[in-house]
Amino acid sequence: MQATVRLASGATTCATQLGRRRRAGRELSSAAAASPIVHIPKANIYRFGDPNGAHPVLRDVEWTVHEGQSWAVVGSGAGEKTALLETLLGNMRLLPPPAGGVFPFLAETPSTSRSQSRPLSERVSLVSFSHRPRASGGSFYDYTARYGAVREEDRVTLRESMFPEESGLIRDSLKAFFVDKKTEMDEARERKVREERAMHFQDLVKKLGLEQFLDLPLVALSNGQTRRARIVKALLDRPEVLLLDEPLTGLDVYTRPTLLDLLHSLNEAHSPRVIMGLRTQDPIPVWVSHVALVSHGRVHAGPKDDILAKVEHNPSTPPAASVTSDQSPRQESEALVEMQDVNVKYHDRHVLKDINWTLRAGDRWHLQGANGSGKTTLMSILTGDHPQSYTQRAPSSLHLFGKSRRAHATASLRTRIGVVSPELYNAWPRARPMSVWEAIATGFDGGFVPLGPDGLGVGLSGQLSPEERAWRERRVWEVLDGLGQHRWCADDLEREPPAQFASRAFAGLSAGAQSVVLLMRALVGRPSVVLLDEVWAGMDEAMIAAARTYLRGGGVGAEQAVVVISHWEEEVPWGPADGVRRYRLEAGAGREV
Ligand SMILES: Nc1ncnc2c1ncn2[C@@H]1O[C@H](COP(=O)(O)OP(=O)(O)OP(=O)(O)O)[C@@H](O)[C@H]1O
Repeated sequence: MQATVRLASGATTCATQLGRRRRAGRELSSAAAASPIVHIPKANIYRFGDPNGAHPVLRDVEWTVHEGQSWAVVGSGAGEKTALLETLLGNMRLLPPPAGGVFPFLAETPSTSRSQSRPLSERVSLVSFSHRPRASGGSFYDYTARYGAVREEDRVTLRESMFPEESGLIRDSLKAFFVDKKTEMDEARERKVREERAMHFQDLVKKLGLEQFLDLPLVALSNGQTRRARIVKALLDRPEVLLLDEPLTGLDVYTRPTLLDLLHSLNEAHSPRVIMGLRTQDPIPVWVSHVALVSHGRVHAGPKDDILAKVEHNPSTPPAASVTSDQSPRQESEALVEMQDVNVKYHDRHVLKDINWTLRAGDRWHLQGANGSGKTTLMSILTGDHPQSYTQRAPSSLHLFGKSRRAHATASLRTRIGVVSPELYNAWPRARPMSVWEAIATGFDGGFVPLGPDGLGVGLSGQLSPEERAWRERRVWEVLDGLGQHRWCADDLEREPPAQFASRAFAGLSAGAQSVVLLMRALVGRPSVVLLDEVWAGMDEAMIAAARTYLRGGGVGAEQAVVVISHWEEEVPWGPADGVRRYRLEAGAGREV
């Protein structure tokens, strides 16, 4: 069985621990002869640009990674875990700086002739799957573009993006691999390298099940497909150390073992060495021998069983919001969404096939399905963002809130459907100064920029009545009270009252806090339908605990329908006893299971 940090103390027998410890000891003594890969003897870790006297992000860090070990960095706070991984990229400041460098082995004894010519920064790669704003300069971009006709600038296919030399886009790109020899490289050698790289590419693409998507435009790939593609792209650059932050996030249950097996074999071959960042709730693969557990500003590093046995993982969670409501779904309550034989096709790709699904007030659904099975597409039909939501003709039909989808303006649907999704998170306009209050309040009208006095929006008519304004203001305070920073910040000194948190700059918050604020935005208008797609991504454990308590305790009411999209059953805030139903998509076809 795979371990998780939470299960650790009770789940391991003494006999197993002894065996593992001996094994770890043996590994260490043989590995100790060589220089370590990573070596941080004892240092505080700061962000670059922090003023003198600032608190370190991590203190007294002692961490050494030897050849032959398999490490996972496990963190309860997304920020801290990522900070440790970023340190390995040279993006954080170590005080005192380690004498031999953080990567003594890579720095001192390059393992191949090619690596001698490569800067250290190219020999270590980080692929992060915890939320990250896209490289759009922080401006909003239209993430719904993927659902329609693909624009010319978005036409680059997966193959062209990952392997331009094969697709003929960039004939010379290989030369980048031989910076110092580019003019001397003879044709035969170039051909051989090209062939090797092509084989490596084909092998990786096959192992990660991406063959059939190679000629699709990048924007058309599902989240899980994109994540797998990013791993292939990183591996093609042949780093010597590959850091993968939350590689399991967003991956379906079928793909997880395949990816973990691949990472295991790569790490065994040291090509590259793989260090994974995992959330505390993620299972730790059996082949991981060592863990660096990052918690409350400290790093506990060592053999996996020792760390899991030693560390009582018990984040102090502040008191939960005392909201109550009737959660029991009503029988045959109002139908909010009715889909009959709904179809979505792109040329010959039939992505959704004859979907029949009704959402009623009070329903709690878990929408399931493998990567690429059509979950996001189904949600975009439901929100009206998908152009094919308009074009369902008899016998197909799509009714929202009692009327045909064509009878609704998309703007009015946005006020009735609250959404949290990775696409929305990534597209959020962070370049624009926006306070937490303003970000939350955009949820009333479903827009992305603050409108109207106090950012409370302008409603569909363009002006709010005094009653509507007062209700909106009250609702912002309610969600701030239920989900504000004081609900999940464990540090007494840093905890802020709702008013102070409300005035913070949204873009300056940690990734997890931004996710919580976007959840508040989805809930603030009490929309009839709430769609929670990968809602916990980026949040730390205390945030997740606070949000679950809030959602279960009345954050959504009996008159609202909720759809949770997740590959993990345990991520759904409601269980079978609460009447949760499951709708599963398999290759585009759907059924209740
Ligand atoms: N514009 C398009 N053209 C062709 N195929 C597309 C287009 N948009 C999406 N697809 C395909 O539709 C399928 C469903 O994608 P969707 O994003 O809905 O999957 P998903 O179930 O949400 O996956 P994940 O769990 O990975 O997020 C995928 O195979 C995707 O490649």
